[in-house]
Amino acid sequence: MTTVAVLGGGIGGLAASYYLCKSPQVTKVLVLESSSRFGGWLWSTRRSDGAVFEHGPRGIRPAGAVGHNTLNMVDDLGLGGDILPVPSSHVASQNRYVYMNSRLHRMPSGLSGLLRTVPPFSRPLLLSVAMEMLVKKGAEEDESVHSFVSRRLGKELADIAVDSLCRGVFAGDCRKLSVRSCFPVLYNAERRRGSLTLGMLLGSGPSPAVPPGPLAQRSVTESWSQWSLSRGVESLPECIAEYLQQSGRVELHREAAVQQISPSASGWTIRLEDGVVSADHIISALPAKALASVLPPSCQPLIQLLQDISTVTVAVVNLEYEGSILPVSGFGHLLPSSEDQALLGVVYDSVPFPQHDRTNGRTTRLTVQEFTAHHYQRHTHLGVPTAPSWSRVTLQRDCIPQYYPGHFRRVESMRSFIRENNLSLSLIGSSYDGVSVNDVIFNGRTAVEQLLGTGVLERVNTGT
Ligand SMILES: Cc1cc2nc3c(=O)[nH]c(=O)nc-3n(C[C@H](O)[C@H](O)[C@H](O)COP(=O)(O)OP(=O)(O)OC[C@H]3O[C@@H](n4cnc5c(N)ncnc54)[C@H](O)[C@@H]3O)c2cc1C
Ligand SMILES: C=Cc1c2[nH]c(c1C)Cc1[nH]c(c(CCC(=O)O)c1C)Cc1[nH]c(c(C)c1CCC(=O)O)Cc1[nH]c(c(C)c1C=C)C2
Repeated sequence: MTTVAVLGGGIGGLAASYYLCKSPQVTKVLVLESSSRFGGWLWSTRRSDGAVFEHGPRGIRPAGAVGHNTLNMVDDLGLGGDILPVPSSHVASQNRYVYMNSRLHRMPSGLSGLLRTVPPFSRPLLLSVAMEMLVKKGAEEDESVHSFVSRRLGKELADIAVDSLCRGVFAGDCRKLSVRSCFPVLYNAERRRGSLTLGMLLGSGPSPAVPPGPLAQRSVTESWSQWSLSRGVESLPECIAEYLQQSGRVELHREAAVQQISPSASGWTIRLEDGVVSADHIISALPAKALASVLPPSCQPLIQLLQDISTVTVAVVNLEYEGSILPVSGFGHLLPSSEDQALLGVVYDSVPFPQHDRTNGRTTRLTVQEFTAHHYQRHTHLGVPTAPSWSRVTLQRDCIPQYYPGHFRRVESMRSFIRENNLSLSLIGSSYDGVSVNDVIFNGRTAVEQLLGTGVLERVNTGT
């Protein structure tokens, strides 16, 4: 293996380059990014008075193999000292709200939350959980998240909790999203244990083994629920780019939009605006539709499959208020689609990460996420009497891919086409195997390991 071209310099492309860089088998890595900066959706505004505002992800989960994998990378990059951990005992971890019937409801948590009837729900959640064990397995190979949860836990939980959750993670509609691709743990729990409750208690199948390094171990000991970085999450791609630059084997190109790729005798020819480059292998970390637009006509079946992956556009509205303006404390609130079609939720950024507030004087930072950027200031639902002292609206076009039922088959078909046509091409990034930062980093690593045939992750069964 000599030259690998990585298309796209979002966190997926940078993570893949980081893992490529660790292998002596790779002599050269070309990272081709169309915009003027690396990081893609990991995008932080840092004001000179110390305030930090996130326009993409704001907190990363430390748990599980994929969470440990990211923390191992953070440690290796020397960013451990910049970590801002949020322990699970913190109010931002304990309190999440849904806004329904014109008021905020704290989502039930802990045993007492399960035993009591907690509005907006009409019965104790423990009843739904206990009865779930008696529901027989579904027969379909995939279905919508809403249909799966209604069938197993009842319509009310699907309409309120799961509808909101899908808006808070995928900015999506649980009636259209695939349970198998969006919540594989739930899908596997039913497949393997016949029940979500038993799956939670006994484990729901194999999961990758990632030995936790010192930072990941610290996250377990201190029981973190999420983390950020002192200069915002964009520090992570910035630090990876610096690491790649220093390796001497990686060429990082900004403003290098890939226009066309064509298979050649020795690999690929890649056409850019100002020239042509060659590579033995391509790792595409582009959004699916962007990859579809640069593939040659000979790849038509793959192009069609890539074009079938929909995305959503989200408006992210960062607000800063003078003083403490929140009537409640917690992570934030979500709105089920029955309450508001356009507004998804509000994150109370100052609660988990007060370190990102302006250094002088008390302020409150909020982020409103919605499908449209209109009328945003009236929609915090928090009864804030004053106008924000600072705001910024960013329209994030096509930012979150939507995995609809049958997504796993489409992705399988793409990879079969690549194999059958002997294309030296790997597909990574949020379009295929998970949208979280952790998933995207982990899938970048898996693709590199598959390409180089080294260190293939050991599979262990978490079930007892
Ligand atoms: C508002 C928002 C909030 C989120 N919150 C969270 C969260 O709290 N936790 C979490 O884990 N995840 C969160 N996510 C999801 C996560 O941030 C993304 O799924 C992830 O960053 C996607 O990374 P990527 O590298 O696959 O794609 P991208 O970031 O889209 O990177 C793709 C790159 O390809 C480049 N590109 C496109 N076309 C070309 C071309 N022709 N040639 C060269 N380059 C090209 C783009 O400029 C871009 O830099 C959030 C996402 C958004 C939008
Ligand atoms: C309202 C819109 C959105 C908010 N965050 C996102 C959107 C679209 C994107 C997002 N949030 C999370 C992830 C990663 C999931 C993972 O597997 O790590 C992504 C892509 C984390 C998350 N945010 C909320 C929940 C319940 C989760 C799941 C994991 C966890 O428990 O941390 C809730 C939530 N998100 C938003 C709000 C306002 C909100 C409210 C409670 C914003």
